[in-house]
Amino acid sequence: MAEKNTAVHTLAPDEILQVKNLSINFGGLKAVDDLTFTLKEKEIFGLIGPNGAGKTTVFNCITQFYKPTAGEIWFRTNKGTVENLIGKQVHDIIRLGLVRTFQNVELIRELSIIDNVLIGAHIDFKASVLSQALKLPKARREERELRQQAESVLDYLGIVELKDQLAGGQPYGILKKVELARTLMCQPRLIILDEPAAGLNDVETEQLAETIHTIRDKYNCTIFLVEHDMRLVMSICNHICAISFGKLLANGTPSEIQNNKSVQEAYLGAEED
Ligand SMILES: Nc1ncnc2c1ncn2[C@@H]1O[C@H](COP(=O)(O)OP(=O)(O)OP(=O)(O)O)[C@@H](O)[C@H]1O
Repeated sequence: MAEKNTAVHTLAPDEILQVKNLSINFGGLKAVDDLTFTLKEKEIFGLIGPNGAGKTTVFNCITQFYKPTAGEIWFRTNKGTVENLIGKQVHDIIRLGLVRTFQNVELIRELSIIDNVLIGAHIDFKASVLSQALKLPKARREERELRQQAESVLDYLGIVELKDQLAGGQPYGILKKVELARTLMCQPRLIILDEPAAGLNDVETEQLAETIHTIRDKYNCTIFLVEHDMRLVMSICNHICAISFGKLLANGTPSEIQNNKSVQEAYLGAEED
C-alpha cells in the first residue's frame, strides 16, 4: 500500500490535482500502472480508455475508496492548501472539496429526492449531534437553510417540482440529476463524474453537456469525468488523458487525442476483441 506522504509538494498556481506515479495491483493484475497526469483549475478533464482500462479504479484511488499500491495524489483543497490524499478518510476528502458520482447511481430509493440531496450536505452540518437530535433552534435554522440550498440546487437542475417524490421509480435521467445535485451541496472544488451519460438518451446527453458547462461556471469548480460517449467527451473536455491496461497512452486536447495512433489502436483492438 502507498505510504501516507507528508512531504510538502507544490502545484503550479493554475493546477488543482496531480496524480503522480499511481499504481494499484489486484493480485497479479496491474489495474493502474505508474500513471501520472495533472488537472488545471476550471478544466473539464476527461479520462478515457477501452473497457477494463482502469478508469474507475483511478477514481476509486483518488477518492481513497481503494488504497493505491504506490503513488501520490496532490489536491489543492478548498482551504487553499495542497495535500496528498493518500491515506485520508473518504469523508475528509469530501470536506476538502472533492466529490464524486458513481457509475451506478447510488441513491436511497425509500427517501424523497430532496432528502437524498440533503445527505450530501450532512458533511457541512455545524450544529452538534445533540442539538440536532433535540431539534434546538440552531439545528432547526441550519436545517432550514440547507433545505433552501437543496431546493435552489434542484431548481437550478430543473427538477425542483419533483423534490418531495421518492427517488425509487424515477427515470434514470432524473436520478442522475439528483446525484449531481447531491455533489453540489458539498461546496465542491473538484467534481468527479463516473460515466455521467451512461443510460441517457441523445436529448438528455445534450442537456447534460450544457449542465456540466454551467455547473463549472456557476460553482467555479473543475470537472473530471470518465465517459464512453466519445461525442460528449470530445465536445465538452478541454483536456483528455487516454489510458489502456492501466498505463498512460496519451495526454492532450480532444483533437490531439483523436489523431493519436496509440489511442486509435487501443480502441480498434478493443473493438476487434
Ligand atoms: N476490486 C477489484 N478487485 C479485483 N479487480 C478489480 C477490482 N476493481 C477493478 N478490478 C479490475 O481492474 C481492471 C480495471 O477495472 P476498471 O473498472 O477500473 O476499468 P474501467 O476502465 O473503468 O472499465 P469500464 O469502462 O468497463 O467501466 C479490470 O480488469 C477490473 O476487472
